Amino acid sequence: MAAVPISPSSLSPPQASISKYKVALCQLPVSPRKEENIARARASVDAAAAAGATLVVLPEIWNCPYSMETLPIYGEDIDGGASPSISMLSEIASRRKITIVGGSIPEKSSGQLFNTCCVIGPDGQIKAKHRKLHLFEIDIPGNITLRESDTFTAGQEPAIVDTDVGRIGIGICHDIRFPELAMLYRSRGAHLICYPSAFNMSTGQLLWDLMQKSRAVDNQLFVVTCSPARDPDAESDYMIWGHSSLIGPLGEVIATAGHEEATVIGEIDLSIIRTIRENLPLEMQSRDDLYQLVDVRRESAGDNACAA
Ligand SMILES: NC(=O)CC(=O)C(=O)O
Repeated sequence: MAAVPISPSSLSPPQASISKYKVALCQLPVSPRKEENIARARASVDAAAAAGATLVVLPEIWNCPYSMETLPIYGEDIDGGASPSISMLSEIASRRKITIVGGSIPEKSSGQLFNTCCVIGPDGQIKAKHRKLHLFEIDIPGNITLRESDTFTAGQEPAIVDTDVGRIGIGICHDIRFPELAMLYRSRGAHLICYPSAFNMSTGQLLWDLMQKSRAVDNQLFVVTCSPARDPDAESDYMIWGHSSLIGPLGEVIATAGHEEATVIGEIDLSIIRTIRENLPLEMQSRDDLYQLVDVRRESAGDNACAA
């Protein structure tokens, strides 16, 4: 497939059917008992919808522990319709008429395991599926060593989707470290990028805040991160950082959690994206004669249509 440079999108992103709405970030504790995790997530999403949220975001790997050894036993076949976790989210989305960015769960497909996020619309249907593109590999001797690629297969397709609450790009945790993915979403008209995540103590303190603000400011859009809650008594070596947040296009923290269980609700006003991009038209000022973002998956230049 030919690599094509991306032409700048217009100053204002596409219209959403509502421009001001509440988003809820469900920072959930996770146990080895899947049914308990599903029941907790159901109650939390339901409460968020009752509190007025029209978009609800869940954490990376919320239905089982984030442990490379045990993840495969929790895998669910989403395409085959054998996914109790996604069925539960579909049921609430349609009953409450909300959009859900369903965190991520281990997805079994064709003998492989993916770290997968489903976006579910108010009709209960899956509107987009994002399989984590950049698998987390870290080796800091004496501190943390983890290789997601021993367990997961990487996804192949960035996911951006039109919803009732705007055009949303999806990344999962380590995907946030790759600014090109966020730039690609911006170039395709995203209002918001959601990163269900599970940062740990080693990387979280230093980088969590910095990276989510950077992706928001670079691209003049909203960023949501949603993490599991920390369990200080967990036997796992992987201690969760927490601090799920909603960041505005100027890098401002609109809402944020600590490290314990919480449902954080913040307001997104999409109209400010246009104002900020008019005030400071970064995209018009970029030096395309010196550098360019290339969309290697697209055949024709200037096609900024939504991929989902
Ligand atoms: N789950 C992850 O991808 C973790 C990560 O990126 C981190 O820094 O922690």
